Amino acid sequence: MPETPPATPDGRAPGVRISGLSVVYRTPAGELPAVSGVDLELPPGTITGVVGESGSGKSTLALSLLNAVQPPGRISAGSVEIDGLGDVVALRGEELRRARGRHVGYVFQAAQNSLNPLKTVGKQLLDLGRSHGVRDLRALVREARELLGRMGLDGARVLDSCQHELSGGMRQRVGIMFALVLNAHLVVLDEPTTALDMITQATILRIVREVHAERGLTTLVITHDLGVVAEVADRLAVMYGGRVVEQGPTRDVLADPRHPYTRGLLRAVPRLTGDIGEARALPGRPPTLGTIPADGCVFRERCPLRMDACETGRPPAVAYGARSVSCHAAAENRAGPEDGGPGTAAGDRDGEDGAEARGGEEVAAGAREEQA
Ligand SMILES: Nc1ncnc2c1ncn2[C@@H]1O[C@H](COP(=O)(O)OP(=O)(O)OP(=O)(O)O)[C@@H](O)[C@H]1O
Repeated sequence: MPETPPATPDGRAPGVRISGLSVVYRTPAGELPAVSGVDLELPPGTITGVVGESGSGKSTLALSLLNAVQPPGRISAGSVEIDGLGDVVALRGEELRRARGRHVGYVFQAAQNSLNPLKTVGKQLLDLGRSHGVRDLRALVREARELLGRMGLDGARVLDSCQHELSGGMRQRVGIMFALVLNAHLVVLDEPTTALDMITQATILRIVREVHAERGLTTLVITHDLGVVAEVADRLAVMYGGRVVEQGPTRDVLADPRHPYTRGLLRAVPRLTGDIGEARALPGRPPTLGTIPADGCVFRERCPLRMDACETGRPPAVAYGARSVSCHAAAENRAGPEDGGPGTAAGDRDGEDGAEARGGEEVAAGAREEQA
């Protein structure tokens, strides 16, 4: 390890508590919310997956963990408490710069293309080290080589290479190395496997799991792919229109989805077995910033369980054991056959709901199979 980074008081993986977080972007129509009143906890040492269609606010939420939302965006409300750091929303200047990288490691979306094309990976590593005041740069290079080796790459060769000399999967691993090399204990991976072939994707996911366990990290994985969360995440948060509509242990959510959006997402996943036509795309399109309803439920336009309360009342998050679901219909226990959902919102596992349960297990099985 090059140097001891700021860590939690006891040196372990930090817990994260996101409370009432809202992020707005300035548009010609005024400031519009991309993330709205999100409450989410990342327990220390866990992998949390955030899933949702394009535009649901996943990347904006992830950037908020580093207080890195750029203009025309800004965090307009809420806090992000990270153990050992405090509320990052309140951090400024040098404190914030040091926190990024040293405390929170981040692999950006499209990391495959985020390297400087004109500099070798090794040169960029030294730049990173210098910008964070790392005194022992040799140790930093050793650590980088070791990490790359750990991920199945020839560390020395990769450090001598420029971006164009590396494949997509190699660049992704280089991105993960950069997120880990300063020994951050909180790691955010935004779409870590997008644009990779299945085999490379499975390798990257295995690496994420192994490095997470070995280093004792708290990890957040952003993805639109339920197979990815099924494969790596202990906990799952489903986002729609800037809100978290369902969250809980991944197994529970996939085996027994309570929110109609989660059910729709699961149904849209093609199964490994059976008729490909069984995968039913979610009808309609997700809202854009300009079309997210200001009041009521954000999902109502596409929801088979829409009712009067959804027009005006924002559904509160209701706890079902370790799960939390924001849906008037789920809260009213009225998920009926028209949605193919459970007879009760409180755990009826018969009938169609059983079919959803199988669906969730198959997503996990599918991801495992891909990895084999
Ligand atoms: N710089 C920006 N200016 C204006 N609107 C933005 C900006 N960045 C994001 N948005 C809008 O904020 C909303 C959330 O975007 P975000 O990228 O966080 O979603 P996402 O779920 O990560 O989507 P994707 O998977 O496509 O990246 C979208 O409607 C998007 O168009």
